[in-house]
Amino acid sequence: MRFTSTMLPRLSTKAMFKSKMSTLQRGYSQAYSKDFVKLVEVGPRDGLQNEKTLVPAKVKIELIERLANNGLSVVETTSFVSPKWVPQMGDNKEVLTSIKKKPGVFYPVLTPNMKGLEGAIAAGAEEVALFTAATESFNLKNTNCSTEQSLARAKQVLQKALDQKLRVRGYLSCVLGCPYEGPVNPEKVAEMAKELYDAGCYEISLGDTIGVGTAGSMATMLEHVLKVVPAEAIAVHCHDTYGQALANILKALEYGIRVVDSSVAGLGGCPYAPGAKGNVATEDVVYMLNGMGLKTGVDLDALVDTGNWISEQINRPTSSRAGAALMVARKRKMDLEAAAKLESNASKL
Ligand SMILES: CC(C)(COP(=O)([O-])OP(=O)([O-])OC[C@H]1O[C@@H](n2cnc3c(N)ncnc32)[C@H](O)[C@@H]1OP(=O)([O-])[O-])[C@@H](O)C(=O)NCCC(=O)NCCSC(=O)C[C@@](C)(O)CC(=O)[O-]
Repeated sequence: MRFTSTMLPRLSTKAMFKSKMSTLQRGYSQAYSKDFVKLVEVGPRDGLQNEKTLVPAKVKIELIERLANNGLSVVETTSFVSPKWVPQMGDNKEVLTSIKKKPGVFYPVLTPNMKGLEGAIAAGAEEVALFTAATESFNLKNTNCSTEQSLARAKQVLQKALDQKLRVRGYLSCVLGCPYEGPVNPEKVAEMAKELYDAGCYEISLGDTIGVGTAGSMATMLEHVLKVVPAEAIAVHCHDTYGQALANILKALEYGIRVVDSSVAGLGGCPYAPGAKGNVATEDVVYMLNGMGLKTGVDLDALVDTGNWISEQINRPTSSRAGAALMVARKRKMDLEAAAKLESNASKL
């Protein structure tokens, strides 16, 4: 069955949202289209930040370049956070200044505060991502400040970034559950998403940081958020701890969301969200979207190679179900072709 716009619930349009900012100022990268899903690849940052063994910068650089060559139009590159808090991202400057940037591809970096923003600008960042969470405890654990302080800090960074003509994305974590506080009120999520949107973020990524959400809780949360922020400005960021990520993304698509964060090979987890598994694997999302007739611009075969390559580099099996299955199918096809060739050569003798 193909996915058609008539299957979507009635959507609010951008025109319904009174905003001081034009679409251009917010930096939308392409016209919102029902048939195209923009994937934000977060593997090099969200994926690798949790790795205990330091991954060499040259591996990160190759990973980012491969992902851009595979057709990903947004590759989150690194984060300018404190290296005392997240040592794995301590090579942020080297990584961001060394990658060969592909025209048309965006390379956002995470910036928690002014120091991070200044570092990112000095290293040539053109897009930054701010982050805050819907719960007090997660903000305290992740960024050492209250929710109020976190929002105030984010707005300060955002203003300076906009003054410097940078594109600014906003992350809101724990939208479907918090590792420290449990269930999260969807009204609080909507209120905070609106604050980030009104402040000037061109896109708000709603993070199910610990992957506890279900299609039901995703629907309830989106019902609240979409009353105050247009679907065009919302992304979903689903971790796969409970194996619900694809179902939750499918639900978000039904609500008109067309931006999905994902991580090649399903890498990752947040260091301040104990037990959280990686993001949904990019290969799995592309496989699902291909099957629904939705376009992503990503070459799935090439992406599977990248997923396989990075898994070898960090010495762990891929967490992508589609990636693993496609590797098996590929090997089986090669074995069959080799056997057929042998048989044909033998028959010529
Ligand atoms: C926000 C802070 C810095 C506050 O941390 P703090 O300790 O309160 O910061 P501070 O301002 O008191 O500074 C302490 C020291 O850190 C330095 N410092 C301060 N800032 C920076 C910086 N930007 N870059 C480099 N160094 C920095 C600063 O210079 C000082 O150095 P010292 O004088 O002790 O030598 C800290 O809590 C932090 O870095 N937190 C980041 C944690 C993190 O990266 N978490 C993972 C990303 S969020 C995530 O993964 C979720 C997401 C986005 O994927 C979505 C989802 O899944 O929900």
